Amino acid sequence: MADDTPTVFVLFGSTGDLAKRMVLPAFFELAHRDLLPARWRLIGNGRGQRTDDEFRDHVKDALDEFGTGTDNDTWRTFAENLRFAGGGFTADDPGALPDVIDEVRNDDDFDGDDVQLVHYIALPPATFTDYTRALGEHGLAEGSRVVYEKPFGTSQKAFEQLDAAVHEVFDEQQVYRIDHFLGKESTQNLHILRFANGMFAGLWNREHVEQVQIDVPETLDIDDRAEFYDATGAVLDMLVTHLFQVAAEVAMEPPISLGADDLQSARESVIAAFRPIDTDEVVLGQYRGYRETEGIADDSTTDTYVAARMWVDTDRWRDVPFVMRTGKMLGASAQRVTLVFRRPDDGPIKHLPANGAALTFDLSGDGAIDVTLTVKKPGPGEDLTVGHLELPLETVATSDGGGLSPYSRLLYDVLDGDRSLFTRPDGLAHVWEVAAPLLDNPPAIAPYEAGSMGPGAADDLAAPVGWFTTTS
Ligand SMILES: NC(=O)C1=CN([C@@H]2O[C@H](COP(=O)(O)OP(=O)(O)OC[C@H]3O[C@@H](n4cnc5c(N)ncnc54)[C@H](OP(=O)(O)O)[C@@H]3O)[C@@H](O)[C@H]2O)C=CC1
Ligand SMILES: O=C1O[C@H](COP(=O)(O)O)[C@@H](O)[C@H](O)[C@H]1O
Repeated sequence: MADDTPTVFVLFGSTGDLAKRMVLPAFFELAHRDLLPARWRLIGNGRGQRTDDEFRDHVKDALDEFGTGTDNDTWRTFAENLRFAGGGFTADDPGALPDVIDEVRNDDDFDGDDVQLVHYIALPPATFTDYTRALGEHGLAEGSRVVYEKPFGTSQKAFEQLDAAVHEVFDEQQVYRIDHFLGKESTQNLHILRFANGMFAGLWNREHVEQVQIDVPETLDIDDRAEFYDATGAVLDMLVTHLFQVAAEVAMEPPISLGADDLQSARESVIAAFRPIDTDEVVLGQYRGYRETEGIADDSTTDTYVAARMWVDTDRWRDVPFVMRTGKMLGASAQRVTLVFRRPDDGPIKHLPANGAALTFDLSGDGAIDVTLTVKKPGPGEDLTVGHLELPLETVATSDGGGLSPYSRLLYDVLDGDRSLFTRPDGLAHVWEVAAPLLDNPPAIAPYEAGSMGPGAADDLAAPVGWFTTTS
């Protein structure tokens, strides 16, 4: 652990879905990998009352179901560091939290030393402002770090209001807005591979790249969070959040360094160059059967699919389409970012196969990088074929335990005070400007069959490349 300051981590929403699926398992993974500060406590917060032991049981169940299990020595030490502070937390009534924090500060092993407070707001978004104000009101903001779950705003206006409320209480340097796609190993390789390998850095521009694709089809349904999904839809859930941030990772100009501020600044500032979306270049869809899902209105017009073509108005990317697609209940799952390279204009080979040169980042799981190349077909003659060089990132030698899941990586960075993989308000302000034409005036929703790859109209957006796969 780079920063070993004793740390008190307050998990608001500790009884909720995200906490059990992601945050608690991620925290445990850091403990298991010995990546937490030597002295730490995690205080779960909630509106109800639980004893510390009841909370420990809750965490144990979460780790057994969604983490790596608790049948190990890590769990025994981990459990001792868990506390619960119930009774909610509002500006008027802070419940038990301040007292529990004081008790922890005075524990023998903290011994009154300064502690780093980290607040993780894993609560429904409508509560973000109230909890922020309550942190200020009860003197828990000063010197602390605060992590906000997504979405950080759902429209330009909602974003501006939340941003103002947050900055009334916190300095920007204290704020960590999560977008877990930025914590994926392969997403980080978008800048590492590019800037560490001159051969790729030289290709990263309009002269060599014909099209950029960010393609995240999902076979997943929305049954277990119908209410959330119906109020959100694919544009807000995925496009203007994860896919835009990944697009910014591709599009960014070289930062001055890979230091936290420089990297964050390069990624977030290029969003200002994204051209506001033209709704003629967007296809929205909804799978047949969506409205029959329990909790979804019979006449719901929520988008479960979006494909969009976007443009980045910088000298590097002018006229290169950035094509994005994501949706639920599709025929395949993938998380691919592909730079499809132009064919050589002149040269001795006149008949090159389509899409014969590309660089693909597979963001799913442990991640992988795939280089598509046109090569000679083995055998007589000089026929050409397309082959792939694949580098699964799990096979890259490590001496310290390998990749971290995105939430673990981002939590580690919060504990380490590194904001490079978190979003910034200037970037988010531009996100809402770019998205405004689509949010204000969405095109009609096209139905699609579950198990298909979405509305056929979206294929035109990706022409002439088509939706790229590394198996074609
Ligand atoms: N779930 C997921 O897969 C993902 C969630 N997120 C984001 O994470 C955050 C949390 O999501 P999730 O865990 O699903 O949410 P939940 O609906 O499970 O809520 C989390 C906890 O917040 C408390 N809570 C609920 N409503 C209120 C309220 N009105 N006022 C105060 N506290 C309340 C409850 O705890 P108690 O009753 O103990 O007070 C609840 O257990 C959201 O911002 C969501 O957008 C992001 C990505 C994925
Ligand atoms: O934030 C979200 O991301 C998931 C996809 O993320 P991953 O963990 O599978 O990489 C998406 O399914 C979900 O709708 C969205 O809310």
